[in-house]
Amino acid sequence: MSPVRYGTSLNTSKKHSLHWRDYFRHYGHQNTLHLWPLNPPNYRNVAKEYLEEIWELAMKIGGAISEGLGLDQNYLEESFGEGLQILAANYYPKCPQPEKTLGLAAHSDHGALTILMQNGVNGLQIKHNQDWVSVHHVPGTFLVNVGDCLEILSNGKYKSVEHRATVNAQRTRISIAVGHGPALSSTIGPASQLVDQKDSVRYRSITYKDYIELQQSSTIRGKSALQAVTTK
Ligand SMILES: O=C(O)CCC(=O)C(=O)O
Ligand SMILES: [Fe+2]
Repeated sequence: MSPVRYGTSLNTSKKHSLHWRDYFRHYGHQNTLHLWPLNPPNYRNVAKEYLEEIWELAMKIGGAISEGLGLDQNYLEESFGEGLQILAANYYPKCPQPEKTLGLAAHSDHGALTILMQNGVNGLQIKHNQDWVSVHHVPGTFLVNVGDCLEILSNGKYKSVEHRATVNAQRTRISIAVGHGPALSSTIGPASQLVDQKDSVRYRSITYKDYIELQQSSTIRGKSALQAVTTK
C-alpha cells in the first residue's frame, strides 16, 4: 500500500460505481512527511501536530478498551508496536441527485480505532440491526469508530462498525478520518487471554499488511474482508 494516495474510490475496479468524493490519504509517520501536500504552506506543520495529538488520544481510548477487556492497560499500544496511522481527508462536493449515489459506500475500517472530524455537515451513517442510521454531528466533538483490527484482537467482543457516507444537494461535506492500527508487518489475531474453551478463536491470524490488501482488493462492500478471516 502506498504511503500517499489520491483518488475517488477504495477500489477502482469497473465492477462497481465510483464514489462522489475526492480524497487524499497519507501515512502519519514522520518518515513520509516529505510526501505530504505542500499546499497550503502550513499543511505539513498542522497535520504533524494534529496527528501527534490524535495518536495520544487513540492510545488513551485504546488503554481504556484494553482494561475493559480484562487485558493489561498497555495491551493495545504494545501490540501496535511502532503502529500505523493513516489520515484520510474526504471531500464530498454538493451533488445534484444525492439519492442516486454515495460519497463512500458501506465498509468497515481496517485499523483498530478511527477518529473522525467533520465540517458540521451531516452525512455519516452506521449500520445498526440491518438499518442505516444517520449520525448527527455534535459540534466540537470527534467521532470514534471501532475498526476490524479491534474486532479481531478482542475475538469479537468489540464489533467493527459498518458505515458509509451520503452526500447532499445543499452543502459540501468534508471529513478527516485518522485510522490507528498496528505496524504493517505485525500479525493481527485474537488476544490469547480472550480465547478459552467456550470462546474459541474466531478469526485467523494475518499480517496487517495482508489484511489491508485483502480489504482493498475486494469489490464486495461491507465487512467482506473480516468475513474472509472469520473461522466460523
Ligand atoms: O466521511 C465520513 O464520515 C466517513 C469517512 C470514512 O469512513 C473513511 O474515511 O473511512
Ligand atoms: Fe471509514
